[in-house]
Amino acid sequence: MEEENRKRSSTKFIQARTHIWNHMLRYLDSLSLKCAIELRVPDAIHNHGSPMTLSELIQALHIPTSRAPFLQRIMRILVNSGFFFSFKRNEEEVYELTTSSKLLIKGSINSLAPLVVYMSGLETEMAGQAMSAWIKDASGDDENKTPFHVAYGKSVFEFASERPEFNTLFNEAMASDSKVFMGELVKEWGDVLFGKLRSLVDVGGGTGGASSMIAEAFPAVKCSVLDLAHVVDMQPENGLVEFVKGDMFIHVPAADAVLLKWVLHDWSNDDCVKILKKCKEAIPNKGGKVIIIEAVVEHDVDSDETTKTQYLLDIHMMTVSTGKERDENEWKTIFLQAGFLSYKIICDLGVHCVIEAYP
Ligand SMILES: C[S@@+](CC[C@H](N)C(=O)[O-])C[C@H]1O[C@@H](n2cnc3c(N)ncnc32)[C@H](O)[C@@H]1O
Ligand SMILES: O=c1cc(-c2ccc(O)cc2)oc2c(O)c(O)ccc12
Repeated sequence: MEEENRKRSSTKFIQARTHIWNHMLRYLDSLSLKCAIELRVPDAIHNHGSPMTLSELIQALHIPTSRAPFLQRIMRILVNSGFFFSFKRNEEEVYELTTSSKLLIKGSINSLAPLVVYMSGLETEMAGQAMSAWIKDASGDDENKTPFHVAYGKSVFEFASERPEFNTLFNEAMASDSKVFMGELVKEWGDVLFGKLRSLVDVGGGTGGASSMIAEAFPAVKCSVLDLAHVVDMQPENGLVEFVKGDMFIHVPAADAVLLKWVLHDWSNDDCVKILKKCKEAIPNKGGKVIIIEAVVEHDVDSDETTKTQYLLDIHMMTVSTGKERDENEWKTIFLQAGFLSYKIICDLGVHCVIEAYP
């Protein structure tokens, strides 16, 4: 009996050690993925048109033959994480794309490669390294200060304005994620969300990527983008949407629907209420709606992966911005305080949901 108890506690102890090892090494999951994207492994397999052996892969990627064992080790962890399929052909490893790595082809129009390169980049990592110093910081009461400030002495946007390469990386990351997400949303939920509208204003719409996709799929909807003057000044006319300079805290142009995509997660609860009040003033009391695209943390509780990803995105937002990801109760409180009578979670597309708030 004693022997059995000893064995059981040793097993638990060893499992706990493995748990810690697994967790602390997890950053190498993202770095291995970033490495494969930078080497353009998904592009090479895609261009080959059929499963590729390791030697074909290193030839296509112009990697010296002597480095093949290193690439093989990177591929092994990525196969284990579901980014590639592999099988043996004549004793040699052969690799095939999975649905996930098809979304990581750099040259493809639907690619999340820029998002991975940004999210796993040195700058975001440095902000993450500063979290404990930031939490302990006595001047941490300054709600505009983030771990990114502790690491770099400035906000992510100030940093981006001084470093064109980082600025491009950041903008391409956001645009790539937006394009993939909006493509699916417009295809699957476009009729429900936008089908009956005559006009829509995309508040904080940035480069107008999201609203341009709506305008293309629904030409009857007159789409405009409201953003700050310095953002609007950078946007070329694209014939699909009208760019309007303004401040969402002051005035939102009238429309049947207001779109707020990845805007509210940048702001405090009080600021969200202020923004939503302005959006409410912009829409008709009958038939008008505010369409919010954000994470609703723990909404899809059955999916461990989705919930964990939302928690991680929340930590990412905490490190680089003053924002946060919210659960349904937090959203409900904000909508009611802003004077909306009801809301509905229309669809759940993995990490992000679409919520409609009604006046
Ligand atoms: C995180 S980005 C989201 C961009 C876009 N909605 C998307 O999904 O890619 C937030 C946007 O809000 C804009 N913004 C910030 N403050 C604003 C304000 N007071 N009025 C209007 N837009 C604002 C920023 O310039 C930026 O384009
Ligand atoms: O670093 C970020 C990342 C995001 C982001 C990335 C992917 C999504 O699907 C949603 C949001 O948003 C940010 C943001 O709004 C901000 O003000 C600063 C940084 C980031």
